[in-house]
Amino acid sequence: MFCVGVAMIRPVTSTCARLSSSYVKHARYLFDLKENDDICRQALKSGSFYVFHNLSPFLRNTGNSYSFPAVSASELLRILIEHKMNERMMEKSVLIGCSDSCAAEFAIDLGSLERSRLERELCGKFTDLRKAALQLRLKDTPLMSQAQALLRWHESHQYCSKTGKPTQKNISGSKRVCHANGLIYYPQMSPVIITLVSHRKRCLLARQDSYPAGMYTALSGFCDIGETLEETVRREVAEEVGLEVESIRYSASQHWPFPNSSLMVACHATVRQDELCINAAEIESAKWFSLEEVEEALKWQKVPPKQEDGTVPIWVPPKIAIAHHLIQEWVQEQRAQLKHR
Ligand SMILES: NC(=O)c1ccc[n+]([C@@H]2O[C@H](COP(=O)([O-])OP(=O)(O)OC[C@H]3O[C@@H](n4cnc5c(N)ncnc54)[C@H](O)[C@@H]3O)[C@@H](O)[C@H]2O)c1
Ligand SMILES: [Mg+2]
Repeated sequence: MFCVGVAMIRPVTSTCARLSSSYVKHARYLFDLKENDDICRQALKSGSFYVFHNLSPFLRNTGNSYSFPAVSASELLRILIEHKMNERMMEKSVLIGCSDSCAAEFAIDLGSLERSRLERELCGKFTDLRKAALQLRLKDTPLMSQAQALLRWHESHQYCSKTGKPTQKNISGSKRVCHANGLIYYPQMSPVIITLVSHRKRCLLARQDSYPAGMYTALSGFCDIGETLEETVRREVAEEVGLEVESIRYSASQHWPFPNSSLMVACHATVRQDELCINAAEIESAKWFSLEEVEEALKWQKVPPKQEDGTVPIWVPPKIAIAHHLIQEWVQEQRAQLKHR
């Protein structure tokens, strides 16, 4: 027995003997939930639900921080009944994971219910995703972003782009099917590379005119169709600042929900020379920064106030952005090199 509430339904994969690793059991159960409508429908009865209202996540102020709380299946059912909604609305939920004890976790958009009444009943507020991402504890933001991204994808893929007929989601929400021609649609992410370019002891940070005043970050760009990640790094660096990449080193990756789901692939790159030729159509400004200047920029935890001369000091994206991680990593490497000199 490995999960509450699914004992009567035979799982597709979890019959495998000797699944000793709890991580593997967890992954196999998630696979069953995603692929098997009966198992997932059953799990809806005992799962927990993260709620959204027109794609704004529900947050609760817990004193000095904010939480992204889930409601139980029975609580959600009670809410639906009190708001005179059909209880089958629970099937609009999408699966976003399961707890260590294999209780399924779903997200649901209650945009058709009265927002202020819901906020009163649940003791919290529906908050715009960007604001919520900055308010929430760092460890809770990936789940919230994933949930919103999946709900958003379903909201904007209700019709088949070939037949124009409505598509239908499976219970978990891992896909949508057009029953007129059998086409299957899967949730999409666009691959994006983000590169921290360095030359000798300096790194390159840039800004677009749409960024908040004073914010500089690493170079980024969407992968063109048919490109490898390495080709995207080379092209974006050449396109945006006119430099030729010499070497590329992978660092980390991140799901980024703004404005649509991207898979951010973060790299460090070195270039052969440092003379910049900025593409004004994409970049407002790009500059080389020393270790001291980057350390100074990293000191700001949030948007810095204007200085007396009206300018805003240079700052870098907050910790939720993988750009922050790349910049921190570069700083640590520079400090380590200084120590060994
Ligand atoms: N998490 C982070 O640290 C971080 C940092 C920087 C940028 N980003 C994200 O990276 C993404 C790309 O940033 P950018 O502005 O440098 O990209 P970019 O340099 O490729 O320029 C954006 C342009 O690319 C085109 N484009 C091509 N494919 C696209 C697609 N699938 N979706 C949307 N536009 C597409 C559009 O014309 C768009 O205006 C953005 O979503 C941005 O929010 C995240
Ligand atoms: Mg770009």
